[in-house]
Amino acid sequence: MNPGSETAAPANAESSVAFPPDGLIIVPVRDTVLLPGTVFPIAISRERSIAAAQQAVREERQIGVLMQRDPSVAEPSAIDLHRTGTIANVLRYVNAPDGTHHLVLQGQQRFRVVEFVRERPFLVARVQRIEEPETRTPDIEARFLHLKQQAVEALQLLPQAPRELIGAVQGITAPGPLADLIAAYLEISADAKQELLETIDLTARIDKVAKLLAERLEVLRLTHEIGEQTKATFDQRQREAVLREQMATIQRQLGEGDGRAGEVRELTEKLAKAGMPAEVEEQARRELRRYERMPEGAMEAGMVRTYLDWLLDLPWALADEKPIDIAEARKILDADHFGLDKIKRRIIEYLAVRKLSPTGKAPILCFAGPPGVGKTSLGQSIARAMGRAFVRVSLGGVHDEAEIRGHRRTYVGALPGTIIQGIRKAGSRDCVMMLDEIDKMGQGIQGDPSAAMLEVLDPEQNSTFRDNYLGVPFDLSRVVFIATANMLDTIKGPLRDRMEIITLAGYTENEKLEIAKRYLVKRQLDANGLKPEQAGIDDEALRNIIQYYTRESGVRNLEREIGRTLRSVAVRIAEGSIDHATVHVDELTAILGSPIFENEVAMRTSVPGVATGLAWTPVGGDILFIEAARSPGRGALILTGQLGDVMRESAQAAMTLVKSRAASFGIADDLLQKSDIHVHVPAGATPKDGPSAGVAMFTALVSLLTGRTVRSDTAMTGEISLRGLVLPVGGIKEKVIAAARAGLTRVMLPARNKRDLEDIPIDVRNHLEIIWLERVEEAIAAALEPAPAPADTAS
Ligand SMILES: Nc1ncnc2c1ncn2[C@@H]1O[C@H](COP(=O)(O)OP(=O)(O)OP(=O)(O)O)[C@@H](O)[C@H]1O
Repeated sequence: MNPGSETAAPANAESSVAFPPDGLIIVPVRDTVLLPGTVFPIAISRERSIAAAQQAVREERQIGVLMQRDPSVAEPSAIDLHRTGTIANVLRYVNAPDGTHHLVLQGQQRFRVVEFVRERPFLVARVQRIEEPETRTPDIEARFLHLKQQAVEALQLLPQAPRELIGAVQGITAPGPLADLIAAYLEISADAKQELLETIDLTARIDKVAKLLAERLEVLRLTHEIGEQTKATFDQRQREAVLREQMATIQRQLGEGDGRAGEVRELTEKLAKAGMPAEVEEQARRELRRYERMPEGAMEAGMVRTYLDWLLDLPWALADEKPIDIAEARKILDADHFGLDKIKRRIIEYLAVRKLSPTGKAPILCFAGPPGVGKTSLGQSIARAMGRAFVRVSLGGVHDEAEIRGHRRTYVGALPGTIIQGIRKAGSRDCVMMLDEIDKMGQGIQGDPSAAMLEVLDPEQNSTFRDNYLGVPFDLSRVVFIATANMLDTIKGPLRDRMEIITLAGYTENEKLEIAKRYLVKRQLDANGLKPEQAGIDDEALRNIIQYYTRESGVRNLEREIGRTLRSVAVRIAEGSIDHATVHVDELTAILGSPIFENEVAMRTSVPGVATGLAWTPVGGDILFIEAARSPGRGALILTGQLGDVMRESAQAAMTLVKSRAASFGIADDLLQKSDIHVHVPAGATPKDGPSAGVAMFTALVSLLTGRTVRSDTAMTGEISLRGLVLPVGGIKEKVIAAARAGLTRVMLPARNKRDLEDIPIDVRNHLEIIWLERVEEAIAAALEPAPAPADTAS
């Protein structure tokens, strides 16, 4: 990395780290609290923090800032950190010539740690974002106005406070952000700030800040009185400005650089070449003249210069569009991706339509599916096929319109929004822009970002897209937008209507094997400096990695494990102990450790009362265990595991059904009356809902009460009715693939889902026995092992 540079992609970065969908990179800090809505520079020196910052910058992720409880701890681990912190955008990452690393952070939102998921190479936590409370009672309103008044008075008494700050404070319309902004500027201890960060309730927060501010105001008023008396000495800043101006003149006369004049000349030349529309050019010239006249060292000069840089760096001019070569595009798509035939066909159609009508209204494609199934890489291939630059803009966690559209220049630390930033990064106005995680865009108190997105995507409006920071229109009509999403139901109606959804469901074991053989192994050989003749992994070993070391719909972890395996060969070659090697299955444990997902189902279902269900999640299908246990009691039903209302009701229905059929399963009446039944669905941190676990709940209950275990090779899904019918459910394809992935060989599905059979990939169908259920009794007959003799009804 070039010292002294600002960078977006550090060269010495480590390989990617996997995150849970709500995972956040954590940077611990000492004695500092970053509050939402403020911009704050921090210096980082710890190895983990640097790795964290670099990963965040490289992947354009947000980070979570958490303060250490004790600043003297050198390598804080999870227990040394406060649990509440602030999610921040990294505005800038600077690696200074003296080797120090600095981050400029913009606090976005409070969060609470749910759990830390890893400590190395840096801390990653699953977090819960905390929304600002939105209630505005007259009581809160009154406190808010009072606080604002106090703040403006305090700022007026502070000679060094930037004028913009007063404007910023006056412009704030919500109490929470105001309290946070004031707290950030108050000289109070970090612990006091942490306390404010942890105070979510608006009234309490405003009161605390108002009290602190009142104390400060008192001191300021006194200082001001004293200051008035000694005003003569107070014009220090003016003197400095004059001296600086003189110094610049002297430097010019000594021939040591020609100060602003040279800079302005350079900017003027750049402006002439920028190819701006007339209105924009006029604005740029106006700002340039203003800049020229500003005294050296004036604070505003820096801001105007940054603005000019933005205007001049944007790709206003349009290069000639290269015609799309459809045959070549097909080749590129095939070369980059295995399978996905339907999707490739749709992309080719899309490209063909664009070729015939380059400026016509094309639909916006949205790739929806679990992580690691190739959404991003399909986007990259489309860009390659069209001969265009590719840029990713992450919309995950964006909940403020200003993040899309930029902040007005009057704000401290204002910048253009993500769209214009993306355009600058792409360096071309006819790029392919991937709008990542469009489903994770939230709505905050500061305007609705999806309304701004609608404008970006609307061909009628996007030729004059107005970013608040730029203040001039920018033509986005030539950008090819592609969106990605994990979960479709959180995308707002109008936004969803504008897009054509293309679903990627996840890969079967055989598809993964092919992808690994044809793409991932080659890519990882390259990445680790190995030649194909030096190292390889045989098919059986690859299959083993897929089955026992990863459980995912996509291939991201698979690629990482392949990388790890090949690196172990690279080490042996580098040491000189061998010159080539093919990794076999029996070496995997030595390289990757013991299998992670072996025989989980068999282990869990070895006692009566546990059934294997199938769930649909935004990251693909997954298996889930329904556990039932019995204790002496009076017939109560206890439900735990963060179940939603529908799932609770379905458990109650299952219980009623068991009671009504107790005799036919040989369950003694008094057993039910004298027992409390507890149904638990583990993985408690993930909320679960939906009716589709009905059959599994029923089966788990019957298994518990009859003492017959559930077969460990069988998974099930289906809703139940009180009359014992099995009703159809959604997500059959994903669920069945998940069952196969977990090594199960039988699945029980609602008979009324037979029409979904053709969606299930043929190689999965061939390996699974499918049992179609009309009634719940059939589930019991097919899933429970015979009763042990003599009948034992203990839980
Ligand atoms: N069908 C495929 N053929 C070849 N490689 C694939 C295929 N599907 C995925 N990959 C590879 O898997 C890796 C992960 O894919 P990618 O980053 O595109 O996933 P994604 O769906 O965009 O995930 P996320 O939602 O997490 O961003 C990439 O290296 C990609 O090239």
